[in-house]
Amino acid sequence: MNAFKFLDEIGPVNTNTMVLDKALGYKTVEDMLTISGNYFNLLKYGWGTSILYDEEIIKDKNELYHSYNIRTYTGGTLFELANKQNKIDEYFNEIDRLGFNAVEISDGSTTIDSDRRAQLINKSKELGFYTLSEIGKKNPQKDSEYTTQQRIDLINTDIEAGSDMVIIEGRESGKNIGIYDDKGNVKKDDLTSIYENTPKEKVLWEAPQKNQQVELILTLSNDVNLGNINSNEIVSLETLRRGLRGDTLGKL
Ligand SMILES: O=C(O)[C@H](CS(=O)(=O)O)OP(=O)(O)O
Repeated sequence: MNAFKFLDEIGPVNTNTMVLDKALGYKTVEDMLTISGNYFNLLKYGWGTSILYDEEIIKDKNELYHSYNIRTYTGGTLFELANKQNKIDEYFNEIDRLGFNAVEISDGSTTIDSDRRAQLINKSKELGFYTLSEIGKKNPQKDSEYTTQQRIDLINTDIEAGSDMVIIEGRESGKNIGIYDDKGNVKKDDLTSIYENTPKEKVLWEAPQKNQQVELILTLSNDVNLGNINSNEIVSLETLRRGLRGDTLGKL
């Protein structure tokens, strides 16, 4: 039983929280899950990091994450690399063999036309993977060329194509990209336009910085889907969601 349960007025929040695994060892994951495994449900092995690990470590970590009902997938960058090299079938076989149960379809660093994107979402679904897709470009200049309306249209198109969850790119930095200005502040008008014109349960906002998590929780709600959470800050985020930290206490 949790300590101080009598003070937890809000309790567990039914939501999606995606954590970034940049290079966590098996024992670190084991330890991390003991303390925070109940507070997230999606885990991304960042960008191409998976290529640098022994496959047995990946299989073991995937099993461990799944034992806490946490879905695992590789960064969109690795998927884009496979697509660029025309090795999508090999990519799907490999992630299946290694025990990943989710996929991220993105075109943040490369170009994928809309038909191909829809086909890839379909294929991922047909193969039985929980399918996330991501909107946005990693290069801030290119990303800024999207209008808010275009982002809204892209989100809704992906959902129509079968995407289970659409991620709004925020990168690991959370600056000068998507809904964030160059200081990492939330561009509120963009945020609310996207929120009001897309299904909230299917949109996940990458929000690596605490100020962004607070702003999204206070502006949208404490069950807003959030991602690119640092593995050291999972419990901290959960306290924000439950009003157990000054930033949100009494404001939810
Ligand atoms: O993991 C990735 O491939 C990247 C990480 S970042 O944008 O370089 O921080 O994120 P993704 O959202 O999967 O494209």
